[in-house]
Amino acid sequence: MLSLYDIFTQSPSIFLLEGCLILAAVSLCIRILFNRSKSPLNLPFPPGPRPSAIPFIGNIADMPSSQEWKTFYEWGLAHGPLIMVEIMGQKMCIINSYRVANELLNDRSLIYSDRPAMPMVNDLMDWKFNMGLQPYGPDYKKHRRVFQHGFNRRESTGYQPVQMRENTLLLQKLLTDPDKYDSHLRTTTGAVIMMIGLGYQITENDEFVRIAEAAQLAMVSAARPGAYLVDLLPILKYIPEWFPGASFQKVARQGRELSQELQNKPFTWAVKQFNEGNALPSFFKDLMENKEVASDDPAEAEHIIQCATAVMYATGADTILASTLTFILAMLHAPHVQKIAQEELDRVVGTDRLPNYTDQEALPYINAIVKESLRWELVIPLGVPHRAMEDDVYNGYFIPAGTIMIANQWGISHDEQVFSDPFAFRPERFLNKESPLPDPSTIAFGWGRRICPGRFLAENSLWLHVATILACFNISPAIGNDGKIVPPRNYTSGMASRPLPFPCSITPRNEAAVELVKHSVASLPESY
Ligand code: HEM
Repeated sequence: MLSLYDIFTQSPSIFLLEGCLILAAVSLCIRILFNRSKSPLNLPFPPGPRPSAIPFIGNIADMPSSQEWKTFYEWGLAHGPLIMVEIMGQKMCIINSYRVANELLNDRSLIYSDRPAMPMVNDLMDWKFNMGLQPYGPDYKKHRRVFQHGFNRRESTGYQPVQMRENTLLLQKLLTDPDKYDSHLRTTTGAVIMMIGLGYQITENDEFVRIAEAAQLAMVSAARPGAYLVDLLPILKYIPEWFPGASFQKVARQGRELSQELQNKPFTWAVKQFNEGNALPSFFKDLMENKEVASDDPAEAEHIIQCATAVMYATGADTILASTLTFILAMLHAPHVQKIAQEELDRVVGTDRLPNYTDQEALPYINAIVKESLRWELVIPLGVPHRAMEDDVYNGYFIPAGTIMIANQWGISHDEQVFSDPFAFRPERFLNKESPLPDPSTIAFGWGRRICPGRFLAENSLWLHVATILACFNISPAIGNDGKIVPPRNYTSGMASRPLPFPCSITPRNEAAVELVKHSVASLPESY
């Protein structure tokens, strides 16, 4: 994939886009001049790295091509908690502080709830169905309402039986084939989301799961801020695929095909089940029976339900998977943590049953591990970009309407002023209830009116994985030729990030744990 940086530093094909660029440059000049003249009262813009002396380029050369959150964090150390950069006339604010993110994105959410247009993903790859990328307005609010309805705190507890069943099956797989822990977790998170979302029971190498994963991967890769020139020069979206240098159109076409499969195939299956009276309880079934939650117009309601179920299973599984993988990686970096956790589990729950949600209050250390896993590495390190809908002034700085607002959630979670020793995995920091530390769930799940509506469901899944895996298994470094392998904290780039595959050894704690898993699986009802 070409990043903006690549296009301007490496790719000769850029010259072949000349025709379109001339057109685009004219509109850009107007936009830049307009932007420049728009700082009322001569207020300064927020500070940031010095832009290029070459007109229009702005900070393109400064933009990293991967792991942007780390560079943005460094910029924060150099320039302060609120930074502004400009790329071809598009202003972008990067927030590196919890206080500033709260004051802007939460307290002023009336101004900062919009999304950037993102022509690559929304128009070319046909992801407009995803309310997470829609502009703030009446349509978006309808889509958001169905999520609030299906995944508020109370409704999310209703899904716990599905989470517990699939989790028990996960423990069995970890027992019989621990080396494939990554693939087992993937199956489990997929199974949970498909059952909760659509009432669909996945099978081995499931087609719907494959579609969801491929579509989501294509989307998050394309949605990185500045990944495609067309996001800054929307006119480029009209260039045909055969045009020399327009390789982004091929990427877009492949993404579009996946998006359409994602929207249509599972929904068609679910509607058939529903019409035949065979639908299992799910988010989809509940909405089909209560269409007025989505809209008074049944056709519009059905469209919104179709979009919501596609969003749910495109975004839900991968994020929960990534946060659980982070927890496993953390156990290799902080071995003492699992000892303390296992001592707590044995003392509170005992060894003859699995921990369940009724134990949550009594397991403060497990709860602290969940919080620390959400803080230590971020599933969505830069959040999802917001956009200023009006001009604003903050701490004497001018933020013009149209500015893209990026909360560097990774940077905020590693702010030394807030979290001491931020790169260490230390659940203890969350044990003191009086502590003024921010709860990482108020960072990892985003901000204001766009805060993640699936957060209760996600936290429930992560909690169960942490509590039950630690109750039954020891997680330790795999042994290589040179002894123990403690894998580095290497994460993928993109809007969503997860650890790169790493070896690890997952073994039952003792014979009692083996029996507990076997007994728990045997006690499960045969099917849903
Ligand atoms: C650990 C798991 C998860 C993490 C870390 C996470 C994180 C996020 C973040 C950072 C945002 C952007 C918020 C903002 O704009 O400020 C978001 C939005 C969203 N998430 Fe999640 N999420 C997770 C799981 C889920 C699940 C399980 C679902 C589905 C049930 C879900 C559905 C959504 C939707 C629909 C949006 C768009 C919200 C909007 O634009 O109004 N997420 N999530």
